[in-house]
Amino acid sequence: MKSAVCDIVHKMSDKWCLEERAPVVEDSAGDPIVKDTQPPPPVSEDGCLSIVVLGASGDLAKKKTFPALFNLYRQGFLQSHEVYIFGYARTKISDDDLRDRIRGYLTPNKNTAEGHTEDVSKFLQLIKYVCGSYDAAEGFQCLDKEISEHEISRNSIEGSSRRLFYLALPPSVYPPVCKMIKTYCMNKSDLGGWTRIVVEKPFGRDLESAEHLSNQIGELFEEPQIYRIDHYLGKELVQNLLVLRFANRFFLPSWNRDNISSVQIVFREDFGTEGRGGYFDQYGIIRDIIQNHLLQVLCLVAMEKPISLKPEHIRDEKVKVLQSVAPLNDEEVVLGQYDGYLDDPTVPAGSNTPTFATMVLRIHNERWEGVPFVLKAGKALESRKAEIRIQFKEVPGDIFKCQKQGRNEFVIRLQPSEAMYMKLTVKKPGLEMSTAQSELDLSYGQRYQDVTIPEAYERLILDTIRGDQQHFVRRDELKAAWEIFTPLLHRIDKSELKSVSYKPGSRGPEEADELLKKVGYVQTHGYTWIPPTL
Ligand SMILES: NC(=O)C1=CN([C@@H]2O[C@H](COP(=O)(O)OP(=O)(O)OC[C@H]3O[C@@H](n4cnc5c(N)ncnc54)[C@H](OP(=O)(O)O)[C@@H]3O)[C@@H](O)[C@H]2O)C=CC1
Ligand SMILES: O=C1O[C@H](COP(=O)(O)O)[C@@H](O)[C@H](O)[C@H]1O
Repeated sequence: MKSAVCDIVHKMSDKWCLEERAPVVEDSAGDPIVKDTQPPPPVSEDGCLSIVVLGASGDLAKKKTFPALFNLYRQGFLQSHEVYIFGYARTKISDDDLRDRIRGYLTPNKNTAEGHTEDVSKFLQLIKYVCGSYDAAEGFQCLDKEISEHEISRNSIEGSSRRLFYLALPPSVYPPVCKMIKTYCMNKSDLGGWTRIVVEKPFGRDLESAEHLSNQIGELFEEPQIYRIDHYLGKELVQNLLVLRFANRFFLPSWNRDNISSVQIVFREDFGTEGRGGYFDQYGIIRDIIQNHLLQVLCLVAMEKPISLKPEHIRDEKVKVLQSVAPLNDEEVVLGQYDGYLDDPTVPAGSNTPTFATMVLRIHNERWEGVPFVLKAGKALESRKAEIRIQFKEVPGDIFKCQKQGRNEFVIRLQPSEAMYMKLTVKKPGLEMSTAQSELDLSYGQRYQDVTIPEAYERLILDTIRGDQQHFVRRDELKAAWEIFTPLLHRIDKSELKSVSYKPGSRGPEEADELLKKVGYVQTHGYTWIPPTL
């Protein structure tokens, strides 16, 4: 065996962990011996930890960030003897006001209701609020002072502490905030501690603005310090994709253009912009959902097998897929806007911003040439769901004359009711020899009854603390993603491509279904998968 540092995946306390092993060298007989002298770890993953939520007064902070931190705390991933949480924003409120704002969002889940109220009180005591602006020294000096006091109170040696800054803020303020953090709030010296920043989407509006933002932040922080979060990468069934594809023999030979006729990645919401139309209108559904969430899922569905599970190996493969996507064809894009969207007083009159889009991405490589990847996302539709639908080609030389009933489909339901099911043809049970559509169904709610599936933000925040960037978007990935959509977005911004209207509560514009048919999708009739109930 060659001398090497091996990453292994092993099972420990029911959790799959990536573990770095000691270097392996060979003895004279060629047997491996494990060296007991290891280089010190480059960064600390334990010790005094300060988590700063910037934009603590906002929507994301109260609905997602603080609840995720609470759940990590409840599960023991954040220990009260080492962690302290700081909220930072301009709004003038007290510590208790902030605690009161978030208390109602710290809800128990089905397996951890016991002791909930007490845990909420203890958790809230770990939170302090600092008020300040995003571009002036004073607030950040004050923040640094508070963090340092916490570190001193935990007997942390200066420079050995961990500082995590979560920017739950509009991207327009990322540059000044990063500048302030860099100037006033960094971990003081290089004694194993670290400073990391988490930035939310939308990261830019197009290629140019994203690159500009990346340059601004890149001048202040190194790439390993920057965590570009896309919460879809934290969803259970998205995290399952690599295991599914590369740990199951029967998927390996069938996952390609020889067998698959189309792939759909779909996001539907059954509510509109709900008073946030003004914010949404600056972005639209492509920037809000498709360029990030759905494209990330596409990468994991389409990428080649990485050399290992190391974050850089995985992200290298994702970049290759993105760079293989051909320019979008206007003929394969349908844009929609739901009736009533323009009634929102915060939406500019006559806005062309799409609240729905279906588009076909073509991956120009050996595995996928000719297979349409249809990305579809819409607000104010008939249901809320996100799924990946892989339709297989027809069986050649069909002797059962069953093709009319529908093709094989493999569906990965990301939400709600996480599941994977395979639509297949079986003999209809009974005396007659006839065929019927049925399914092999792995519904998580039924199969894993004792497991609480963690919230995406919970996992991803834990990853940032552990320094694992696998599920975060690397700079070159982001650039490649914007390269795909920027020409289209610019044409939409100039109203060269128009949104057609659709009825709220519908499937979206009929043109989208027609496009799907045109690219070869065959709808199954007379069969619907129903999530099993317990
Ligand atoms: N909300 C959600 O569900 C999701 C949000 N995101 C992203 O997360 C980030 C935060 O989102 P969200 O919490 O909804 O945003 P908010 O609009 O609630 O803004 C968060 C905080 O930022 C401050 N702020 C708002 N507008 C400005 C401004 N123009 N200039 C300076 N500060 C401002 C406010 O704090 P104060 O005035 O007190 O300083 C506000 O409380 C955004 O990038 C968003 O795109 C991503 C996914 C989902
Ligand atoms: O990022 C966003 O995602 C939410 C949907 O997230 P989900 O986890 O509930 O699927 C969407 O409502 C919002 O517009 C968008 O910014």
